[in-house]
Amino acid sequence: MAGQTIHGPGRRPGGERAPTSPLDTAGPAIELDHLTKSYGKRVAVDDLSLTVGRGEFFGLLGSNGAGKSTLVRMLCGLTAPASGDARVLGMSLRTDATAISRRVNLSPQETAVAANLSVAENLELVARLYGASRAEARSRALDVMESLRLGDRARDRAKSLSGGLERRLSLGMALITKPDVVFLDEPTLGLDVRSRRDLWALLAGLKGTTTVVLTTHQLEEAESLCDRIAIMRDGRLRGVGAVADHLASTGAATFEDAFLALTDEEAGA
Ligand SMILES: Nc1ncnc2c1ncn2[C@@H]1O[C@H](COP(=O)(O)OP(=O)(O)OP(=O)(O)O)[C@@H](O)[C@H]1O
Repeated sequence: MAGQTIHGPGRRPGGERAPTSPLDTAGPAIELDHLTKSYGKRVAVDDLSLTVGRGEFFGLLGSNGAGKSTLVRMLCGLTAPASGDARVLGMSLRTDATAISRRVNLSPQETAVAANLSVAENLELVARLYGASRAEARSRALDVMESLRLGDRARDRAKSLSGGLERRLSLGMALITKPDVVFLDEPTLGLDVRSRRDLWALLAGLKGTTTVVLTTHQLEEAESLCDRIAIMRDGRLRGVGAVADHLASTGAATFEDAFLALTDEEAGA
């Protein structure tokens, strides 16, 4: 998935979220309904229907070019579907894309931190862009730095951070907007084993509180974090379920074998 920038939806009074529809606090986090997107003749996302529950940690896996990035871009309201629809927090991508973009956030593969700003300034800047007052932004930054164990680096410029700490900051910049759904794109790419495990532990802490859609090529990462995993190939859904479901449906002994079976060119064609 290509790197993307965190998008700011503009100011909201007090920086607080306001329910936008009666469905807002109930029902699934995401419901795809025959969602389709093409680029010219190439169908990048092909007739996807699936549901992600509130608070679910949901994995999105697939070979290169499977359509994961395109799907995430649509669900963030960054690009419009060609046909079908999805409801995110009860709101339609077709009619409420702007409202959706205020309630979700994306932690991109290539971190979007400002190298010359400090850790605290990066966090406060994002909170302010999302409409928080100066005091609220400061308070949220303190909370995020504490939960992501960045407090002792608050005044350090982002460019002085190690890869692992920069990834944590990037995650913090997504979480500081208090999104109801957060999309994480390869959050531990390029990290050493210890930093990766460290970040996994922090990500596991989101379980049940925030709906997370994790895109990754690291099968172990999806296995260890995700409640359910969707596996895509050529824009199509090849399987969705817990790791045990994928093992059962393919008869494979390992998740890697199950993934290979489900993404095989012949399978599901
Ligand atoms: N802006 C675009 N213009 C034309 N084709 C595109 C565009 N974006 C994506 N595609 C094509 O759509 C298909 C799906 O691409 P997408 O980036 O969504 O896949 P992905 O699963 O995120 O891949 P990767 O794992 O390699 O990042 C690919 O065939 C890709 O070449």
